[in-house]
Amino acid sequence: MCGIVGVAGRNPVNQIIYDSLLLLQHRGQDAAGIATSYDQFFSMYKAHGLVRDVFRTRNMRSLPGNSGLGQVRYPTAGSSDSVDEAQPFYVNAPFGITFVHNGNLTNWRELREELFRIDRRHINTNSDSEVLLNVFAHELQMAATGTSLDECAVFKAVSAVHRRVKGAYAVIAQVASFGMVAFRDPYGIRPLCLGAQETDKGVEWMIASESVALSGCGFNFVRDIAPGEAVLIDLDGNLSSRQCADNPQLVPCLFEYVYFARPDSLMDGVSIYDARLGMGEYLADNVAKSLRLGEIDVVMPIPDSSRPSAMQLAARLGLNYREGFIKNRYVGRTFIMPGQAVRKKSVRQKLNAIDMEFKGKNVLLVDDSIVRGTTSRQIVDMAREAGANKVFFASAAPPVRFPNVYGIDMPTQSELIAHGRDADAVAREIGANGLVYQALSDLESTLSDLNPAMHTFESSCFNGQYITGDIDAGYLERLSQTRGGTAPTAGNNGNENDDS
Ligand SMILES: O=P(O)(O)OC[C@H]1O[C@H](OP(=O)(O)OP(=O)(O)O)[C@H](O)[C@@H]1O
Ligand SMILES: NC(=O)CC[C@H](N)C(=O)O
Ligand SMILES: [Mg+2]
Repeated sequence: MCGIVGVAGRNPVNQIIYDSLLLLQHRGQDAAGIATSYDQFFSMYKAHGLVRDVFRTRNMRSLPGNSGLGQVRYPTAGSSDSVDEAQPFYVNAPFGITFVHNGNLTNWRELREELFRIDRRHINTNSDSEVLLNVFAHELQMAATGTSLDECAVFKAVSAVHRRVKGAYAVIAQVASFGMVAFRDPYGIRPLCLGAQETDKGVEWMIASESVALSGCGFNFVRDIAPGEAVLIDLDGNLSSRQCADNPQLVPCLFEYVYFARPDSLMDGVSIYDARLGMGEYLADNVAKSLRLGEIDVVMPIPDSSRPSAMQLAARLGLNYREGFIKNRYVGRTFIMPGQAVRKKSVRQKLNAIDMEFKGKNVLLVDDSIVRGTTSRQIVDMAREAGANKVFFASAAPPVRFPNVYGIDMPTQSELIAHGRDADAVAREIGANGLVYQALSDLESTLSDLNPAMHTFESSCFNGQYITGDIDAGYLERLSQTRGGTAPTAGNNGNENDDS
């Protein structure tokens, strides 16, 4: 679940892009990169690591120009080791394009083959994003007449991308000496929004994965970019947009609301914070049906993402809410770390129990989700070591039972703790005295309650139904073989150690 940002400004944008990437850091911790545009030249710097570690003063100085884009990466294709797969990507023809992508394509293998055989384009990494860039570049080449490019050609190229590409994609691209283009897949699986700020030199635009990047950098939220829509900002700052998909339909990823997005973001008309409060309300009702409330002394969140849900659940049930686990603010999000060994070790480094909150008490621990069970297994142990009597667990998301193919790195069914297990079996597995999951219909209702226009969701990891219609058992089997277990190591130049 990467974070992407683009700024078409009136002043140098390197610092704004850096600041916005810091605000999107929770979406990707593996690599970061920025590409700016000055005159007819692009400057680019990308490397492994967190934003604050990647960019030194000398790197920032090497990024001149009033427009640019950036990305923080959480790999779902290729490997986490290859800096060649970090973003932005660049191609020199046609015109010169830099490009950032959030999401994951499901037909990138076929496209890579097609690009080589028919379009005569070579892809030099195992990143689906490089494939997507080359499809866009090829379609731009086809749509442009003569040597020049115009608005119509850009929108035509995006329409052609929608017809060829399957999967999830939110994209921002800069076309040299022309402007910035952003588009979202026809289901809007991954988020993308637009902001603006007035300056004495004219309006500046920002496009970003989450609205927190806009508000944190002083931009006003203008609107979400619609599923299938493309937005174009020319070199004078004029903005135009067009619907480029035949049958656009909002089908956003539920996991953005459960876990990925920051609570202070607004996404497709829904406040993430409000959504998580709502999840806590529905979950409270389920807890009331499934557990004996009189037995629960205290409700506790598993920091960070479950806090709003846990708080609201406790309020609705009239139970005490206490913070029993303290998070080390210098350890990142464990779920998006590459490899199970590092994820497991990091839970203990990240969370520590305050014994006095547990001694002799029956506690209800609330998390936003249980995926591999890495967190919940250790947290239940820690609660018992801290002296808890009974430890109950509640998850604001339903059981995660199916792989994700749209930008969340969970490629194998067997790695999911709820695969083949009901709630009681998962409770035994994590060592809890009882476990309550959110119902999928309640999670969906939480969001529809807040935005009635939102009624269909990308819920595949909960129900196995993949909206793009191209995922079958064979696809999932191959995905599991190629990306299952530990994250694959660097595989450039045709190494088949990649994803499907
Ligand atoms: O069952 P698992 O495989 O452990 O995955 C689920 C856990 O991972 C996430 O936390 P994370 O530490 O990534 O981030 P957070 O601080 O935002 O909660 C999520 O919030 C759950 O706590
Ligand atoms: N999570 C994402 O958005 C990943 C983007 C792209 N598929 C990559 O692996 O780099
Ligand atoms: Mg968590």
